[in-house]
Amino acid sequence: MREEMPYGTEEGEGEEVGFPNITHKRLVVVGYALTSKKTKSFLQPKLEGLARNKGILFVAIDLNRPLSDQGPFDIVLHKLSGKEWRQILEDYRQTHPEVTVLDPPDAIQHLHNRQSMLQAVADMNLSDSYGKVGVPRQLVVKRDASSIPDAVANSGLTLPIVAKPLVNDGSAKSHELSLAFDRYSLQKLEPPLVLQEFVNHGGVLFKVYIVGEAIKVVRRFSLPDVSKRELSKTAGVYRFPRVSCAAASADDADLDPGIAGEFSCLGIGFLPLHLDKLCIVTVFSNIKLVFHC
Ligand SMILES: Nc1ncnc2c1ncn2[C@@H]1O[C@H](COP(=O)(O)OP(=O)(O)OP(=O)(O)O)[C@@H](O)[C@H]1O
Ligand SMILES: O=P(O)(O)O[C@H]1[C@H](OP(=O)(O)O)[C@@H](OP(=O)(O)O)[C@@H](O)[C@@H](O)[C@@H]1OP(=O)(O)O
Repeated sequence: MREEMPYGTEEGEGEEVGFPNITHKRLVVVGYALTSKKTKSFLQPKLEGLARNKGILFVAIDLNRPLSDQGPFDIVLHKLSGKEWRQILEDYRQTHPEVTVLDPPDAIQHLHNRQSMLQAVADMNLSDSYGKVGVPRQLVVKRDASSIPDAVANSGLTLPIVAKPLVNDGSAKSHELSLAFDRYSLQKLEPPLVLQEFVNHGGVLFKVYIVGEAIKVVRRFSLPDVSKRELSKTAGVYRFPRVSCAAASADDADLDPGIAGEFSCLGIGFLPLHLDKLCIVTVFSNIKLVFHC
């Protein structure tokens, strides 16, 4: 037991979440190691208040001090990358088996590479799961940009092509995506890359957030469809910004009536979470799905 103290004592809060106003229960201490950007977007005062009311306390991990000297923690929640941090977590898990690390480095390693990330989805073989769930047809190019036009032609991938950095480590660079409209322009891309067929999906995608048993689906605006006519008239490579970020909420938007019962999974992340309930995090949260047109 970490600490025993009253919680749920703030006016109104106890009633809101069905807790008695004064409770003596064990506090669950969550040590967190997040970027400052993530701390800002995730650890909103409302979340901290709700968590506190449920007996959950968030404590910042000091990266300049040994992890074992901090805490004690019940849970370590992290979203940092790099070999050094991975080793720190592995060592900590060995010496502190009683602490839940969300998520263990081994469990999320495949999500840092866009090829292995989607391979896990393809391997699930969800061809008959209330519709078909698959992944866009794709090709990995590790080096030599001049080989890309032939590689794309040989693989049978059709234009336009979405080019994504192979490594997905959360850095700004790993989100630098582009759309190539013609064969010639493909050699302007910079490997290592995953090249994906563009999936027309009516300009709206679904993000699925999973926290334990709780599942939340939101709609976000996305890239618009590319018609055959537009494709024939357009050439070049176009960088595009982070189109489906939180500000691009499309929950009130209508879906294209032309969409079929087939989904493509574009990507998977392990944080963030839209926390309706605070409980154990699963690795397959933040899944991006598009409906085929
Ligand atoms: N194969 C595709 N077909 C159609 N649109 C796509 C495809 N891949 C990506 N997109 C569009 O590009 C956007 C970003 O793609 P993706 O989610 O793979 O990148 P990301 O860098 O992981 O994004 P995020 O900023 O959400 O982490 C998607 O929201 C979608 O609008
Ligand atoms: O910026 P936010 O906090 O909203 O979270 C974004 C998150 O950034 P983070 O790195 O700060 O976790 C991104 O993770 P990385 O690919 O960069 O690892 C990615 O998962 C986005 O899809 C998230 O956007 P949202 O789910 O809200 O649309």
